[in-house]
Amino acid sequence: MTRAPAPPQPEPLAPGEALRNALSLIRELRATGAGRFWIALVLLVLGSLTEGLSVLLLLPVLHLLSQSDGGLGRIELGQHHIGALNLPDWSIGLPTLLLIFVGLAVFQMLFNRGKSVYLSDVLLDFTNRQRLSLFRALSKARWDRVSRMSGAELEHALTGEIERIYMCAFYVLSILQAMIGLAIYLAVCLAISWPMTLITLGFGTVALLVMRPFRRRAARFGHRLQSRRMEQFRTVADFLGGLKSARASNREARHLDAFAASLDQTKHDTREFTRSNATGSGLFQLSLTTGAAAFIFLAITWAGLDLTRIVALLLVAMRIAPRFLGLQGQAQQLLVSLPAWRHVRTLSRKLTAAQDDSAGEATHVPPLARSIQLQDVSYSYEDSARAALDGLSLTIRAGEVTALIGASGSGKSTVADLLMGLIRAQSGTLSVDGTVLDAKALRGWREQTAYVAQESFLIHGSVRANLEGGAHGQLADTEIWHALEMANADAFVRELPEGLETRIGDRGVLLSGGQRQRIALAAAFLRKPAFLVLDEATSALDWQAQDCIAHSVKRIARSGTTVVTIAHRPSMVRFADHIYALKDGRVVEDGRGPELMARPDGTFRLMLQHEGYENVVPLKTGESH
Ligand SMILES: Nc1ncnc2c1ncn2[C@@H]1O[C@H](COP(=O)(O)OP(=O)(O)OP(=O)(O)O)[C@@H](O)[C@H]1O
Repeated sequence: MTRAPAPPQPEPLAPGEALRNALSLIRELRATGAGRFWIALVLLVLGSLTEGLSVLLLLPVLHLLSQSDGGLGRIELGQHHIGALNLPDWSIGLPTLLLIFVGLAVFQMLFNRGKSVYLSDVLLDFTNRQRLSLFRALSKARWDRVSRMSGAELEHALTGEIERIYMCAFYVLSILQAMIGLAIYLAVCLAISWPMTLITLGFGTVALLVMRPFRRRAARFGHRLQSRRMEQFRTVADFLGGLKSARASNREARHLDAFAASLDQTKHDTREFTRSNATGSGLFQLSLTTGAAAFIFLAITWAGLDLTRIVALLLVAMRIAPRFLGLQGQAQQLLVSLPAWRHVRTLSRKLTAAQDDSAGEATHVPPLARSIQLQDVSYSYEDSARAALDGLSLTIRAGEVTALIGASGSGKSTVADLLMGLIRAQSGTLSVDGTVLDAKALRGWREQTAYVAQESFLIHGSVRANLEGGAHGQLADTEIWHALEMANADAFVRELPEGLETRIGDRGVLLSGGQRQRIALAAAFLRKPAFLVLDEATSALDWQAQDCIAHSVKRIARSGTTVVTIAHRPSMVRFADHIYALKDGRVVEDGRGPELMARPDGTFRLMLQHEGYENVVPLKTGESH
């Protein structure tokens, strides 16, 4: 079982980097929509400020009860001054007060419900935006880069990590809300007594500074958690990808052990973090309680405040302390999930930087009429010392079947990728009907191409859904059956329990390899492309089925589809109109079948001889084996 190289792991987030990442997240949140970030923030702040409002209203009620002789008297507040704050002179009856109390609770409930829904909408839109932008970047990135990336890493980024980004955004908003709330309460505190405000601020700041080691620990834990999750994703992907061969040689236990070990490590790390988190919160709470005690002591002995002010200050302090506590807790939680944001952002940037220059607006390419030409092309894969193609030229004539043959690694698939415009040669040109295709035209060109590979991709759906997936518009049953017949698939589809409506399992797992290939071929035929590439597309079929498909391919070519077939078996090559033999990225032989058969040591002749076709001349149109 092969394992894609693990992407290099970044370092845990340093404080400066964490701040930069949090700021970039805020920028992205703001970009979610006109003012929605600010509305969400205002709602959060209002929600937190009105949290205790109805409870606070109980104070005058209690005051009223203590003043009255048990009847429904009026509460007389009179004119009060708390520092620079002037409370209005008003009186209110108990029933009104209780009604206001209930009314406030109802308002609060409705407000909180609306706030939660709005916040969830903003966060979901933000996460979906990130998901779509990553998806878009992935679909527009150069094929040679994407094909080298680890599928598990991409899957992890698009699913698991995006969920954690939701939490990142939530914690960032919570921190901002706590900071704004804190500023408002400090302003109130300031109106009552500025020395006590400074003391409160000092206590809180010192407590936050003292807690720095706990935040660093959270950052380290977040980093470890990120690596472990990635590891688990890869283990599961490897296990599922190679399930059959693993089970065939009793190697599933190894995957299980690796998975269990990773889960154990995650559990161990999480327990450590929870312990550290709880210790941190406990210490923080303790320091705030000590601070409150010192606060009262100083307020009475040093600042000499009267009781009304002390009570007012304490009420405000009771709202300030949880905010400091919340800031610490939210910062820790943010640091745990922030590596997911960093990873998705880095990945998105990497993919955007590797954007295919044909990814923009497409230029229309007129339907293929005469030929596709590669002229003197050279191509080297990234980090590869050897050129995959080296000054190669060839011409694919429209309406013909052209075969590419050659030893493994000679460059056949690379030629196919160039012909389809999936990759661009470092030098040389690709032209269609004499026009050299630039980046924009390459995209337009791909409107006319279709590709069937050895490992065909089928969706988890019915045969019909798989066939209709690649076609333009609705298909009539007669058309579908005709394509199935051409792909030599009609007989087995008829025998399926529900015919066309039979579900074929995840990636067509309920079909045999050869049946999967034939469904993929039928789907390609239905698409009616101008240019069709078959890259070992019938490798899982027996020779009779291959011969049958060879004739269909020939018919398709005659009806206007230009076909390139790549195969190691003669049955999918010998019917071709023109054959190119490749070696080390160059064309070493080309011509019509009979011409090549006449060359005693030619690649084509050797290929046919090796497979027992020694005395068989290449097929002419309409011939069968
Ligand atoms: N994604 C890649 N990254 C690096 N090198 C690659 C990549 N794909 C192919 N190569 C190299 O390029 C050369 C040509 O490969 P290519 O797949 O075109 O050969 P091929 O003739 O189609 O082989 P096969 O018959 O085995 O499919 C080989 O040396 C191969 O190792």
